[in-house]
Amino acid sequence: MKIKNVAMIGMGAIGTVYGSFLYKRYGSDFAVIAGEKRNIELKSKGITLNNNTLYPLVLSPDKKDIKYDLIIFCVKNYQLDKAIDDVRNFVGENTIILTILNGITARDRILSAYPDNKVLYGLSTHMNAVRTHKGVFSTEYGEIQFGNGDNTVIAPEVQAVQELLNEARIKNKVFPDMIRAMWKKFMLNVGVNQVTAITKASYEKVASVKTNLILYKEAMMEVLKVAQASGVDLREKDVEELMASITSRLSAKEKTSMLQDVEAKRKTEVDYFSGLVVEMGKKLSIPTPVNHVLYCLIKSIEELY
Ligand SMILES: NC(=O)C1=CN([C@@H]2O[C@H](COP(=O)(O)OP(=O)(O)OC[C@H]3O[C@@H](n4cnc5c(N)ncnc54)[C@H](OP(=O)(O)O)[C@@H]3O)[C@@H](O)[C@H]2O)C=CC1
Ligand SMILES: CC(C)(CO)C(=O)C(=O)O
Repeated sequence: MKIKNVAMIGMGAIGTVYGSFLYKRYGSDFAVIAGEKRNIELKSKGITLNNNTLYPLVLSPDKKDIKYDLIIFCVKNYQLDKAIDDVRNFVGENTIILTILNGITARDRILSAYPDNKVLYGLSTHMNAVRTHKGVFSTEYGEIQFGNGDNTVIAPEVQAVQELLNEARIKNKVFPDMIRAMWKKFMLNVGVNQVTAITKASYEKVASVKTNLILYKEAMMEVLKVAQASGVDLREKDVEELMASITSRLSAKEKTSMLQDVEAKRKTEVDYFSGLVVEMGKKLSIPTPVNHVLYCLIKSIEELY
């Protein structure tokens, strides 16, 4: 199985980074799917990474004569339903779909819309993309971790995506247990993204303010309990590892995507972080007071924009 063409939806921070790599390798076999205003803007302004502007092919969702071997989702969680509809004309029977959204629900939401396709789990880690009105700036392009839930035997679709990412020079990794990898990243985001969205702390501040660290750990411990009660292989030592690595993950001055959203007065993904933890906690009878407070605070911040 060889992927010959690839499309992407969502040319924001991470979409611009990975889209630039894919365009440089695949040229006109790489397309961006975007409708209406976004389509016009992308055609006229292109995508800009670190002051370098590229003009990939931009296709409107109503175009009907081309199918893609791989479609990658890079929108925010609250934009996913519309994006799922917008790619419909480009999905053929052999199309592989990859999501690199944060959170743990995007892959299953896509799969329920495209039940006959291979829909892979995925995430992007160690990425420090910042979206500004002059384009996206990034010094660390991170790594895409992806695959089926169980990759102890690598499936042909996973191998094909890995070959494509390698050819485009996008760092990537396939974990044997992708569900564990997704939840581990989710646990990190529930801790650090939410706490920084409220305290406005850059990475150096998260690590140096003791009370930040307390909240960060307590929010993650609630994820751990919910995960374990759901049969997911997360461990207390994962919490310890994430706590220890927070200072070394990204450079000191950088900010989480949720803090960037709050600073730009954009809607956040809180419903898919603490919102989901609280909802799952209720179903499993696991108390999640820290996430409840984080949820209410972030919702309040959004309402007060
Ligand atoms: N930023 C980061 O460093 C990281 C982000 N992530 C995760 O990756 C995902 C994407 O984040 P990020 O790149 O920061 O988000 P952004 O908000 O920067 O980008 C999302 C992009 O998708 C576009 N979009 C939304 N809906 C559609 C649609 N229907 N058709 C075409 N384009 C659409 C948006 O356009 P518009 O602006 O017009 O709405 C925007 O350009 C999130 O789940 C995030 O949590 C993961 C790791 C790191
Ligand atoms: C891991 C981290 C914090 C940076 O890649 C992230 O996922 C985000 O900012 O959303």
